[in-house]
Amino acid sequence: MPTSTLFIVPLSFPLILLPTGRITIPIRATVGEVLLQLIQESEAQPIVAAVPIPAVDSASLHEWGCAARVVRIVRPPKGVARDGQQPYLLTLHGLSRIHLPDAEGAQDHFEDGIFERIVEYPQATIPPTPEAASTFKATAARLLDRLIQDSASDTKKEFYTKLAGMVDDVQIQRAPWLADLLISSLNAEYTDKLDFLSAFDVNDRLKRATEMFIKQTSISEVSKKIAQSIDESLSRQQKEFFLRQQRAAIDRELRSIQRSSPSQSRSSPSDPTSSTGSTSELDDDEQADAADMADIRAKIEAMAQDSEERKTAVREWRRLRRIPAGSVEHGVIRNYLEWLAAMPWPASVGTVEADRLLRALRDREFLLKARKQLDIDHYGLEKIKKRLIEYLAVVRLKELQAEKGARIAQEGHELHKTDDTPQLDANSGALVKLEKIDPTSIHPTPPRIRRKSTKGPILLFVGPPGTGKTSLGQSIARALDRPFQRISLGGVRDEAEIRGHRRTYVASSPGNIVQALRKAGRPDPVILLDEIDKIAHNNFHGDPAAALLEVLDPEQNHSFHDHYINVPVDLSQVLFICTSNTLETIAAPLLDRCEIVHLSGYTYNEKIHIARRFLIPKQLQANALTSDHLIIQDTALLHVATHYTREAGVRSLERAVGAIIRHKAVEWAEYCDSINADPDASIPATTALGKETATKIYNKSVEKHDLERILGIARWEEEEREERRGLVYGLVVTGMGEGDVMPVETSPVPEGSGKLKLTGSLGDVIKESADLALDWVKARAYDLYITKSRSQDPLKNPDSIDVHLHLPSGAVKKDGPSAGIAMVCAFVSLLTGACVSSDIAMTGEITLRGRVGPVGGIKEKVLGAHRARITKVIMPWGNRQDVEHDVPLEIRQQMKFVFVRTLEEVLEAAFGKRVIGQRRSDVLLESRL
Ligand SMILES: Nc1ncnc2c1ncn2[C@@H]1O[C@H](COP(=O)(O)OP(=O)(O)OP(=O)(O)O)[C@@H](O)[C@H]1O
Repeated sequence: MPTSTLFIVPLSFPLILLPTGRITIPIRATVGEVLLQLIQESEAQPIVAAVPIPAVDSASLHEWGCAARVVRIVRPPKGVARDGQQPYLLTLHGLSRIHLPDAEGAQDHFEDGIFERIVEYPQATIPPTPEAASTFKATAARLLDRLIQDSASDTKKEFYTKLAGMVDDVQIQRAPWLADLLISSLNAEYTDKLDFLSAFDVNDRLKRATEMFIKQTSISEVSKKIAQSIDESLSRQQKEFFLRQQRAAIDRELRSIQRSSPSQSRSSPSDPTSSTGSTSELDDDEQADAADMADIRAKIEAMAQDSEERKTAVREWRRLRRIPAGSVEHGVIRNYLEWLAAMPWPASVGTVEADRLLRALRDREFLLKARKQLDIDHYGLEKIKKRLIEYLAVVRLKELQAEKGARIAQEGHELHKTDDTPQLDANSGALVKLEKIDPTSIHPTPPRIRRKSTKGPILLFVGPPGTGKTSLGQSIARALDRPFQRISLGGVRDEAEIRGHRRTYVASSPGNIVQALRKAGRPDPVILLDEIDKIAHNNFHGDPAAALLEVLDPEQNHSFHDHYINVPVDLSQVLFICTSNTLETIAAPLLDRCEIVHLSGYTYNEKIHIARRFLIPKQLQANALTSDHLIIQDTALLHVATHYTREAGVRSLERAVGAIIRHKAVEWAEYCDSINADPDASIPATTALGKETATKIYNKSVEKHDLERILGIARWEEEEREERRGLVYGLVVTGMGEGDVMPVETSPVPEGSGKLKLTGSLGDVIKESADLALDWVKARAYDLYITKSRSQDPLKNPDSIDVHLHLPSGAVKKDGPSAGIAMVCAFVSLLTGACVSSDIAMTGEITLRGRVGPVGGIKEKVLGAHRARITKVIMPWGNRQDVEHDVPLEIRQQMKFVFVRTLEEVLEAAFGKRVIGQRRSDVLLESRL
């Protein structure tokens, strides 16, 4: 047997090199340097013996190894290898098997890394038999086939195909060589490979290779089977899920059939579902769940193709299917999908449905019916109703125009699908265009042409509480036959209340705009934004007012962004109506988008009518009585309006009426009990049913004198307005938008220095008005006979005093210029001693020249004065129009209005002709230039 002395390179566990194989291993620097030296010394590439160490803890080398050519040694970069720790890389190419006669004895040198040994080259004497070679080829081919089928990557597939080709072509003598090549290229167990290395006999080698191939094939078949069975079990679960759903749907159908024909179901005891007896809806968990999911799915499928909402819903639906049912994430996604599916997406409204939505508007009697509806719901408010009819007419025109536009676009789309080639008409012989629809261009669901947004004006009802702002909104919705939703914005501080929370928050939900839209169930409801003046502005919770701006802006609201829904929501078809008590706290940009409709309040007469026609019937019904049980006399109603409720609207009146009716309900019930009668019966007469057996009597008429017994002592007793020196009554509009009378009190403070003291929570403007008024009076003191010479100061002569001006209700902030003329009169009264009648009230702004300028809130102020039983109102000449247009005729007939241009005219109207002296000759004549 040939021998040779070779350097031994030990291969640490589990490395192995077979003939034909190639390996790269790290080696110590010392070993590397020895081998490099060897390369330099020898002419050809040196040969070494790569011998495996058979186990991790083995102290000896394996008996068999592989003679290998040194292909390459890589030295690490210089700086890195300074300490000699960094390994060199050695690449070897396996040539032939070698036998180590004294493998055991090598262990002394083992640690040094490299050493020389005598190795033997065993020679095979018998050539490979054809049988061994053909079995080898067959098993190799089978294994390679399997590997080609199973491998996922293309490069691997290519590699195995190449090997398979070699197996096909190999000759018998070369079969052992191919066995080496295949075993070193394929995955196999280390021990098997080690065993294979020792097989120097070629037939033995082929046999062992065959065994290894069979083993590998069965391993790969088994793993494939396992993978398949896992797949099958998964799809079985899915199958089970679908079957369960189907079963739930079938059960549901059967139950609904049974419910609709109970007699039939009772007569079929063989039916398994009927034998279950009474099923509670609480037992239906799984089925209800499946039904919900089916419902969501159907809604998603009904969404418009290519719409943003559909894409998002489909994506989330797929995510939902991947997530286990019990998980938190599952709940979150499902909740989101429920919201998404329940939203009325404008693009998803079908043509039939859209047609239904527009039915009310197409009605030729729409405006007539709308007017009727407004009259049914509200008394009076003529001007407002007229304005609303105009508004509804515009909404109708715009909607119908938008619908027509959409229809034309749809027809255009249809036409697009027709064949355009002119055809020969058989009868006339002329070229005509046949409207032939190309079947290939038909969509499964034709894209819906969206109605353009209508961008109608946004109404803003402004007025005191209880004047019917909310109920007018409801009437509009009824007239348009659309759902009505009310969103109360009072105290909304957090932007999230408008825009919703992001889905990442625990228990997040959409904002109230989206909630209202979902509740409405239609893309075009009437949404009433109540009390927009009470919404908070920029704070650390965001800016709700800014979010509202986006909602109301027709340019932006076709793609409103709600944080939760996270898909643009089209609000362009929603009719927004806002209400507010005052305009002062509404941001200018918000006001800019609205069309303001003022509701100022009702006269007593109107209130009595409203109570008779609306409030009493409503309260009677609410308290289970009828008009047979109760009559509230007009005098009593008026007394309630004047003495128990003093408000611009009718809300407190409604409450008081409710209290009266409830009181009478108790009386009626007690009476019925006492005579053993049915409380449901009506009583025929207005007088008491004074039966002898009855312990109580019942009087169905409510008179003025009954009120104290029912409602307690009146809150507003007869006004104790006084006629006093220095006291004058002005007119104001409160923060609630109500008009009222406000006393302007002045009094002299002795031992003063001619100063003005102001109290009563006054703002800057009203303080300036007071200064202006006093300065005017001081300047005119001589003309008004207050002082004896022009140079005298009325506050220092004859005595030196201060003047104190106070506006009562000190806790309420007051501001504005309209108390100017009342202050002038109060100062004149104080300094002259003349009094202004307590039946007179006044309002008007003054200038330093003594002119009287117009003021706002005339209707409210006049109504407030009327409520306070003022008989004469002094107001600026510039406000005549307002009185004529806004103040009801009955009030104009009951009160006297004096319109003034100058303060001299004010004094004459307030104190009476010539009560306040005027030194005529000295009156300043105004320039007429
Ligand atoms: N002109 C009217 N005719 C009939 N009923 C009326 C009229 N005005 C108000 N009402 C009734 O008064 C009650 C209060 O009205 P509503 O709630 O609309 O007031 P509001 O102006 O919205 O008040 P707030 O500013 O407090 O919201 C309702 O029951 C309403 O029907």
